[in-house]
Amino acid sequence: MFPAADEYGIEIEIDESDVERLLSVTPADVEAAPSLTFSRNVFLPLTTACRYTCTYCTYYDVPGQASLMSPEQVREQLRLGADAGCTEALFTFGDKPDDRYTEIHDQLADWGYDSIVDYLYAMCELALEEGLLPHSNPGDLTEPEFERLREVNASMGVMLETTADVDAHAGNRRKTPGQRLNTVRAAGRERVPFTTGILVGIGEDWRDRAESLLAVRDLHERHGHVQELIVQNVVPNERSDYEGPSLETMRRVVAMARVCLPEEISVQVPPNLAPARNLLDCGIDDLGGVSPVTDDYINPDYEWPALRELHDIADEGGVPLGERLPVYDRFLPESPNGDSDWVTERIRTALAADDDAGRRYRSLVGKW
Ligand SMILES: O=c1nc2n(C[C@H](O)[C@H](O)[C@H](O)CO)c3cc(O)ccc3cc-2c(=O)[nH]1
Ligand SMILES: C[C@H]1O[C@@H](n2cnc3c(N)ncnc32)[C@H](O)[C@@H]1O
Ligand code: MET
Ligand code: SF4
Repeated sequence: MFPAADEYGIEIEIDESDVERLLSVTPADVEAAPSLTFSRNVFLPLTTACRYTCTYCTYYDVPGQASLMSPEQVREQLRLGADAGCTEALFTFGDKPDDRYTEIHDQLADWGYDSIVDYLYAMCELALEEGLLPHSNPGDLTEPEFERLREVNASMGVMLETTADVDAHAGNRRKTPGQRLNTVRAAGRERVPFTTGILVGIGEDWRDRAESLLAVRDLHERHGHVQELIVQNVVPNERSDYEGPSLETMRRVVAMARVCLPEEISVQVPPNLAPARNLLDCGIDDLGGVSPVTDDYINPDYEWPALRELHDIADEGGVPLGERLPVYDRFLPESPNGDSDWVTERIRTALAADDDAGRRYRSLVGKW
């Protein structure tokens, strides 16, 4: 039994022999992937207010500065993205800001929204209207929240971070491994194509990394919803001086992820934070969302590489680079090996639309 999951009634069995096997993995045990993919996105940081205060994060605002992007600002950003040929509207922001900040709650109420989830829903509708497919990562969510948001999202995500109780998540309001696992399970139960990941270098040890990966595998075996696993290295910033894992550590964790997870789950590293070109032979096959128009608002000191650089990375590994949608092909009934009950009518309508956006989406289905 896995103690972090117990409090939520999640029964994750971790076999000691699986942990031992992962602990012995080296990059020599994996083969390079045959191709490398990415998604072209526009980033919409709806609010920097957050109920948590993760010590590695510079994104969250201290009380007194809490604010929200207005619907007009969201629309403006969406148009920039659509004009630049993006297909993904990435909504990532502070966790349940309205729980902690009355000013956020009041602003939302003023605009006619009950909660941040309610507002996110409306902004996803706006994205669909502007010709972009929403991928939302608003942090921890419950099953009813996923049930609602899945209607207007092509895919969603939350980083598990780690199954270990690390000091980086200390404080009385904090991320807990149990709640993160509960979020990943809730997404599966609601049949949401899902992105998760581990954050490397926040105080977890090798066993914790192996257990985190095995926990993701276990939840995926039950629900089939995980499309990709991000191996994200923590990076230093002006608020914290996390050193970040060494290249050797990243190589070993990526190889572990590749060995642990079934083939249908992509292994992603963010090319603005991680040394992607030195990780190709460890099994990565995806570079995640890359934006031609917006910063990585979570790590603004780390610029997105241009498309040219992504091609260089792929060339170096001798593999083709391909653009994909925020939702992977196997969840789309339109693709040859696709399944039908993952994406909702709203998303399927957007994919089938007889307009520029619809054509752009369809040109990326069934290729990678
Ligand atoms: O620009 C970023 N994109 C992040 N993304 C975006 C991601 O790379 C793409 O949206 C997905 O690959 C879908 O295309 C996340 C998505 C998730 O679902 C969960 C976590 C992340 C983390 C980041 C991140 O730190 N920075
Ligand atoms: C959206 C995701 O961004 C990640 N995140 C937050 N702060 C940092 C940092 N300093 N370095 C790398 N990743 C970070 C967390 O994993 C979060 O879940
Ligand atoms: C800016 S962090 C991304 C979303 C959410 N706050 C989380 O940590 O999961
Ligand atoms: S990582 Fe996400 S949950 Fe943690 S403080 Fe930053 S915004 Fe909040």
